[in-house]
Amino acid sequence: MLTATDIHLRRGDNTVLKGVDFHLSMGEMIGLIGPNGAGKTSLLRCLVGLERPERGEIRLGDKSLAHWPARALASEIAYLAQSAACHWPMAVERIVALGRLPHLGSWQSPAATDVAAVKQAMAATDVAHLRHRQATALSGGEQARVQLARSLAVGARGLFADEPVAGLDPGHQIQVMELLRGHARSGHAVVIVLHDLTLAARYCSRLVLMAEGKVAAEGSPAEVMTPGNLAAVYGIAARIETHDTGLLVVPAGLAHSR
Ligand SMILES: Nc1ncnc2c1ncn2[C@@H]1O[C@H](COP(=O)(O)OP(=O)(O)OP(=O)(O)O)[C@@H](O)[C@H]1O
Repeated sequence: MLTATDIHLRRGDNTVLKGVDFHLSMGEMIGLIGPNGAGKTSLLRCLVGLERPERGEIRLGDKSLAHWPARALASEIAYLAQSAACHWPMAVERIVALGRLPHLGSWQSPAATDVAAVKQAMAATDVAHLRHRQATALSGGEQARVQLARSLAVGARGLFADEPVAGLDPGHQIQVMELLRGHARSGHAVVIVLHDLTLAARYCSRLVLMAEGKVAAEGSPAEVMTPGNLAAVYGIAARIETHDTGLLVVPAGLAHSR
């Protein structure tokens, strides 16, 4: 679905991406992991067309990302920004309905398909009971689920979400991860930035581990989630246990070399 080759990006005085290659196929759920400042958000912003790399190319389908008209791109790719709080005092239902804007012409009223997509996204993220509440008056975790509902309501082929489970309680974290995995398995492509290594290993079909603006490792969770990789990139000593639910990553302390 999407291929990025040799991406270099400068932000301010820093070169924050230094030759990143990335590919995403339909049906995949890729977990983008790595320490603070590794370049995960910068890469995600490039992949959705919000940053223009200095060098390298990103292709969506058979066209360079730069050649996609904005409206067509907005219905192909849904983006959920990091810490996406709700800033407008609007009802939850209206915020989720903003996800349908790429499908509507100027002054066009929502069709039955738009109403159904909004309803389905609210049910999937467990915010249907909040639909008449003002979004600014919700808790942080509730707001995060409303913003996820907005990005699901787009009905895009690709969903790119920056830390969608940050601030959620364990039950809602699992619910959102299962929802996103189901979304990928139903033929969509999903990329999520995560700091919870156990959730990343359990739910993602492939992991991309970033460090200092480069890809340090990529592959299946078992290939990437090794004590050596975690020590090299995060500076932690970690135990990796295999359970019937997947890998359990237990950070046991800082690596001795720190
Ligand atoms: N607007 C900016 N101007 C200059 N440098 C920036 C800007 N935004 C981010 N950076 C730098 O780019 C690098 C990568 O940042 P990025 O937000 O992509 O990291 P990240 O891996 O998503 O981190 P985190 O896990 O903390 O969210 C960091 O060194 C950061 O300081």
